[in-house]
Amino acid sequence: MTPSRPSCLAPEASNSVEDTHIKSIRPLITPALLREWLPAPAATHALVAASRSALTNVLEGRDDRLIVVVGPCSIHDHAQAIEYATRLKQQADALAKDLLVVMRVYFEKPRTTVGWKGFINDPNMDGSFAINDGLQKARALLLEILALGLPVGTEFLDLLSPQFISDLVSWGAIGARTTESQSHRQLASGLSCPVGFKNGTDGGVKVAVDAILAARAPHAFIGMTQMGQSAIFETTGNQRCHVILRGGKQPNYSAADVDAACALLRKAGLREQVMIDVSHANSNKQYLRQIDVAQDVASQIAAGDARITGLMIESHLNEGRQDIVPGQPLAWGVSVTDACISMEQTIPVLQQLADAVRTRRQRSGTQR
Ligand SMILES: O=C[C@H](O)[C@H](O)COP(=O)(O)O
Ligand SMILES: C=C(OP(=O)(O)O)C(=O)O
Repeated sequence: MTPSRPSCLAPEASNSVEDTHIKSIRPLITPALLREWLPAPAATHALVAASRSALTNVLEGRDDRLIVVVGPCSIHDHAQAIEYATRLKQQADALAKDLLVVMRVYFEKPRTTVGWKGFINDPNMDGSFAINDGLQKARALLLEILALGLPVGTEFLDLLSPQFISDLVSWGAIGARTTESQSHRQLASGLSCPVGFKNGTDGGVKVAVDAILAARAPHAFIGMTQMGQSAIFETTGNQRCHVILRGGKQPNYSAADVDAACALLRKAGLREQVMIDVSHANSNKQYLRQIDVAQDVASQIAAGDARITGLMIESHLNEGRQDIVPGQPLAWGVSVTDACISMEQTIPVLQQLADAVRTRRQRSGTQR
């Protein structure tokens, strides 16, 4: 389906002052072409629409479940992602009265300095940057996960890639390194799904609150159409944005941290609610700490805190992480970016969160 990679085209400049750092320019497929190759069935779009509404109901207080965005730090293999999704779907169904489970399907990795930038940028993980293949593989995977009945969440990092896949995404994240970026806030203002903004890498929550205010407003910016033409996009603003606490210089998942974040939201005139990422700086990048952090958050929920509307977990088939070593095979189901807890370790965490939601519901005297 995907044409083999053409040889590199030369840089375009006919003068000596441009393209001085451009090695090559290669053709990119258009979003419309990819969608013609891999169209979304009506039932798939119906699932995306229904899950976005369900997420909105939680974010707006009409549904007392907990949103749980759970899955690998990054996707690097189709079959492993499908095995994970199949197993997660069983848990999502079993706990659906209490948890709204969204699979974390992250294709684009923001790096602190350099490193593998994800399945879209370099699907072969060998520096060949077969981005056309990466886009096709990403879309194909999303279609297959949705066909299992599981909604999907992803980080939007590249500003043009959403055109290729955003019809298949129920929830989006803007990462800690881009929450302060005007371009990403503008992008979020035009996205059709709810969007979570991470706090900054230094732990600053105000940038995420500012991001919500920016994304709620209308914007005009330069983008790319389905047919691959540059165009001016005017947005109406996205009212379904929220903060994600991911820690910074120190963790920020405690009840006092939730109070502090909510005070900032209140001051900004925004709904007091947070999603807590139990990984990243909240786990001090010790993947097993995620289990303890989730337990602490579950206690806050069980104690009645209705401001905690979501939780994020980095989880893969198997625990830990591995380096990408050229020429060496990778272990099955182990993260190639941040270390993850295993599916076996994830299941009790999900059950504990569901218990906490039931306790919170009993405390508030409502029934589901
Ligand atoms: O979630 C993944 C990582 O924390 C993020 O992409 C940064 O990774 P790095 O510090 O290894 O580059
Ligand atoms: C990169 C991620 O997180 P953060 O932006 O919080 O570092 C992530 O969730 O994959």
